[in-house]
Amino acid sequence: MNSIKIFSPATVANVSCGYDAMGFSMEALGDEMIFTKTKEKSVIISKIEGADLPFEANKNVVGVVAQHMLNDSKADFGLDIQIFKKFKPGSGLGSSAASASGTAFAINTLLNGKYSNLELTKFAMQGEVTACGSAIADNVAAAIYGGFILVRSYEPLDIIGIPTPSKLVATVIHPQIEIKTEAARKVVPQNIPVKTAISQWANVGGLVSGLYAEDFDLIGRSLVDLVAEPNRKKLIPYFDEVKEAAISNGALGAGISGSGPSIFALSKGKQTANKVAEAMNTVYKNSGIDYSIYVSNISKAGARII
Ligand SMILES: Nc1ncnc2c1ncn2[C@@H]1O[C@H](COP(=O)(O)OP(=O)(O)O)[C@@H](O)[C@H]1O
Ligand SMILES: N[C@@H](CCOP(=O)(O)O)C(=O)O
Repeated sequence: MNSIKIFSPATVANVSCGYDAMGFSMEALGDEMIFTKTKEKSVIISKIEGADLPFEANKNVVGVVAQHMLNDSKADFGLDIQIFKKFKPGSGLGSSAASASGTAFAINTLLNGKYSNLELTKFAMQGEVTACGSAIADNVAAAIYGGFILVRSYEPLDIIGIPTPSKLVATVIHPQIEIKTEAARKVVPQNIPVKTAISQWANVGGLVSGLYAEDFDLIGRSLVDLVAEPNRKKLIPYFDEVKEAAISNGALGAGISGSGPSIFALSKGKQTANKVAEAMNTVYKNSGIDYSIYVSNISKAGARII
């Protein structure tokens, strides 16, 4: 195989209680990229559509991940890469992660599946270092494994795939303002009281159990974030109003998607998810802020060939 076109999903990281430790992938939204082998052993980004991003390989997460993988595998080829961004960087929907994970997946396919998903996650995390200064795994693992994931440990890296109830549907509103993950990480406290930590890890346990048992009430009760949300929500216009509108219209729970500005809600069934989308729309429609709303199943697959 000399050329491959792939889709890599948008992802919702944290899922309220799981800061840096949980994420899920969206079915309805993601980036596309085309990777073509070249004789010259270099990485060239020849096209970027849909976002204003660097073409220099060492500044674009795609180039960074590609170079790491070509070096590590001692590949006898280089790459020409075309990037088609379908949602904006700084969205809180894992834009850099979609690029990084899609690159890891595509190159692995061109290398005939040399690497495991865990190894691909490690390569993709190098892209996250370029994007936000931290080797976070929640978005990239969700984009590679698909469905819900738990980063049980960073050192050593241990990723657990968690079953996704098929009735669970995400609604996401993306106000078109950019919040850089790197900046949003600085407002999260480095130390928290044990009392707060107890609530937070208890909710992660509740969320994981709820997903396994398809216990939608438990999922909803567990979508609580006492660590990042109270500090980050001030960066997001109408956050409290959107969350309240989502929950009062039937959502199981709602919170900040990744580092924001997107806000996600989870609902049981598409009908409720659509109602939640309408309620979110009502909050934003006269705000003067441009925004997009997505209603999406949770993708059970990660990055894939299209
Ligand atoms: N291929 C890429 N896709 C998205 N962002 C990229 C890419 N390459 C580099 N970046 C940089 O990463 C940053 C966006 O990442 P981040 O702040 O984590 O937002 P997001 O939540 O959308 O991933 C921007 O500074 C952007 O220029
Ligand atoms: N756990 C990270 C996730 C960042 O997600 P992004 O989609 O905003 O890049 C964090 O909360 O900082």
